Amino acid sequence: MDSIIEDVRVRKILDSRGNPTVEVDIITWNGFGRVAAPSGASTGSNEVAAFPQGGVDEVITDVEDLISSELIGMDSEDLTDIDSVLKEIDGTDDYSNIGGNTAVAVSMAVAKAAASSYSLPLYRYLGGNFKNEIPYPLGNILNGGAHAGIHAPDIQEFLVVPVSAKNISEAIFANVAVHKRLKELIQEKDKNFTGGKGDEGGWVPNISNYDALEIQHQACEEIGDEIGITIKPSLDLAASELWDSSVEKYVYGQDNISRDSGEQIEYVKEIIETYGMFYVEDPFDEADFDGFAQLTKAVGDKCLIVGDDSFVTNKNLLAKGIELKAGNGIIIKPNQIGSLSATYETVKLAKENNITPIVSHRSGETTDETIAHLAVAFSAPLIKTGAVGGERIAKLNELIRIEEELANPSMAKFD
Ligand SMILES: C=C(OP(=O)(O)O)C(=O)O
Ligand SMILES: [Mg+2]
Repeated sequence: MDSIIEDVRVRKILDSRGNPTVEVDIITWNGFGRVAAPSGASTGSNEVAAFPQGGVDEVITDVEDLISSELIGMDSEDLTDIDSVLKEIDGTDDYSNIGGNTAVAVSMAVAKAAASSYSLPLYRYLGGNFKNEIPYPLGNILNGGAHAGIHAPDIQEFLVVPVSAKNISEAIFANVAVHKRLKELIQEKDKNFTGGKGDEGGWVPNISNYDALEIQHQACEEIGDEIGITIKPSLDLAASELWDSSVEKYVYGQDNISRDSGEQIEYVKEIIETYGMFYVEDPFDEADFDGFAQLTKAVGDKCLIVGDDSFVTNKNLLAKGIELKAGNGIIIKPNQIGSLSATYETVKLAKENNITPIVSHRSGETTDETIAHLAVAFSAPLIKTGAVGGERIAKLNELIRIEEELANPSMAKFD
């Protein structure tokens, strides 16, 4: 009775890029859940459609009534049934009628409302009482590619992980210390640097990919030595954005270099070895599972090779990746797949096959904090959610609050 859905409200709100997105409220007899959906800029081609053709306005005018008339009276605890109903209402394979962002915001708001109906935080409702591990934050310190303007490095995300931090607060503040140090190092390389930042709060300098890698490494070492924590560099190449299928090459405009698939494997391998990369995401085009497999075979014992655009949180694509050994990590973004239950199925398959799940934000975010709860509930050892910026710290600060609530908190373990 407590968790029966009494009302569904959908509204148009702003995201961090100034674009419209949907926020959903689910009201139960004894609870309330609110979730806003994010949006990507470097999206995988197999992601579900974010919105119907008419955009967010169509969701507000047409879709809200359709959804609320079906969901009112259902029990928010029956999430898989509710996700099936949403899929039926939509009637397509990719949520192009109601929008994957609408579906995922409803799905996650339903879970939050169910948790709230029993006065539980979401991570505990989904993950159970014994959860006590906090994920390490992958902090974004320098932005390039589709998350930055022209003359920025081509590599999309330069990230850092404080792998020996003892608690989440130490981890988060280690990441921002690297972010701050990097600004000073950039100023030495780029005399015209204005302090500009990209979509995810990393700096956007006019420097080469090589220089960016060098100062990323230097900032990790310097801050690591100063505060006594091992901080490792990581990358998201978002290489589908670099791949030019007409010439079959990865085009690095900032460096004026193109690389074919074989050269790309050698390039990425060399970066991993030279800089001791902890984690490398999307080093190849989303369709190049063979490239992923070759790199994983060569360096997968010392570096996480992570698929984002290649897997799009889809369990069938992950199953293909597992069969081909195309990576040892998967990015988990609920809005790529459109429901919380489908997201969970993908996480489960990953864990059963020793593939590390990394719960992630999108480049266009809101102040929604739900993914912090999902990372804890799923026991994901890593969360990628930036280092600074209001929409990024919403998740990081929530992790600080969650850690405070746990009985015997510890940082996550890597297998
Ligand atoms: C967060 C990312 O970017 P976007 O949201 O633009 O896909 C990413 O590629 O991992
Ligand atoms: Mg990515």
